[in-house]
Amino acid sequence: MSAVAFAPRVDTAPRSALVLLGTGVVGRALLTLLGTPAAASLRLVGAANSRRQHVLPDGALPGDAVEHLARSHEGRDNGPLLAALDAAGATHKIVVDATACTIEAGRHADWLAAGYHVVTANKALAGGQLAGWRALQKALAHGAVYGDAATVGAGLPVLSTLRRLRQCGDSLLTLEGVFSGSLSWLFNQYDGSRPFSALLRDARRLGFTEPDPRSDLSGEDVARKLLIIARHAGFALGSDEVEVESLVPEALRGVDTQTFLDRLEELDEPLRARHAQAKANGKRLRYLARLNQRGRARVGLVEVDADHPAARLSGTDNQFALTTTRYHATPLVIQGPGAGPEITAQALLGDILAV
Ligand SMILES: NC(=O)C1=CN([C@@H]2O[C@H](COP(=O)(O)OP(=O)(O)OC[C@H]3O[C@@H](n4cnc5c(N)ncnc54)[C@H](O)[C@@H]3O)[C@@H](O)[C@H]2O)C=CC1
Ligand SMILES: N[C@@H](CC=O)C(=O)O
Repeated sequence: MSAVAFAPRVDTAPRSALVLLGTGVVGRALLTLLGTPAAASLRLVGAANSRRQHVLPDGALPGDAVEHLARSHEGRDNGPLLAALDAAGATHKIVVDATACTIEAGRHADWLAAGYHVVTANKALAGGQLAGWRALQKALAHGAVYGDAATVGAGLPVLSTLRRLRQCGDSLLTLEGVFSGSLSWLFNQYDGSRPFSALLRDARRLGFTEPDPRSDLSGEDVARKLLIIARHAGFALGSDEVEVESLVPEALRGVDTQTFLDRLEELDEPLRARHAQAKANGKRLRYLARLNQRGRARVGLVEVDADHPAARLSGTDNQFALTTTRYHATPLVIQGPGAGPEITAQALLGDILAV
């Protein structure tokens, strides 16, 4: 019997093709994960930062994307990146948004409606204006997937849990907790011995803060997360309906990011005084988010007792206490690290693989 030689089937079409917007701390951590066996079914076809982009040649390693980008002369235009997704012949085409850019977030709904899946760490659409949230819900009716795990708790299973509860007919009644990894880290450490500004510089260096740390200190980032959760739970809350306490002194609100970073010491005295007052009252400072049953939402700095659940957090821990119609005697609590490039990138990878 003669042997029949079968040529091995060379299947160059990946299951999923991706473009990555944002190669900051989260984007770079994702590029590292894309080089691991867990991501073998994925092909990165393009990457962009705020100024440049590059369509990657076939066979380029994800880990080399930043170098390709550094040598690229191509300015920003999403058209060629989407064209590269179309040309990859993949079953799934995915735009990964690891920026904090409101303009890119404003495009998510259009991409979904055009059949691209979107996986995002960027909260600006779902946690922004209510009209944006509604546009997103409408676009999702076209069937593309919106991977949003990284937008709340840096991937802690908050939104997935809430969706599951709602599917079972359960409803969120109240919500309370610590929704910011950087503010958790800062207030878990701050005891008055080191200036607050020095701790904030460390939090920024460790990749916990937003690109402009005022987004954290102003309460804006916490408010966005509260809005995302509340809207998933069926509360049609507008962004102006959250009462927000800002920790940014008035004089630092209107300046550019670099000037703010140069003047961080101006945060020290007001926070030293708040801390001393809390200590005199036998309390701890924690930045809490709260939503009550009537839909009243507030985020701000609160003096809590030493045995308050938020007083017992450590590191970047987030804590989400959900009281629902069925979890009503005691709340369902989801707790764990809530900021950091590696866990956030893992949340993005998990959503990419789920597509
Ligand atoms: N750092 C963390 O622990 C977490 C961050 N996130 C979110 O991840 C996103 C990224 O955060 P980081 O990596 O920490 O910020 P980063 O400042 O380190 O990186 C942002 C990147 O986006 C790029 N960029 C800005 N506008 C762009 C545009 N129009 N097109 C393409 N690229 C653009 C910048 O050039 C930069 O590469 C933010 O939305 C943040 O809220 C979410 C959960 C946790
Ligand atoms: N800057 C954010 C990062 C995650 O969203 C935070 O501190 O929680």
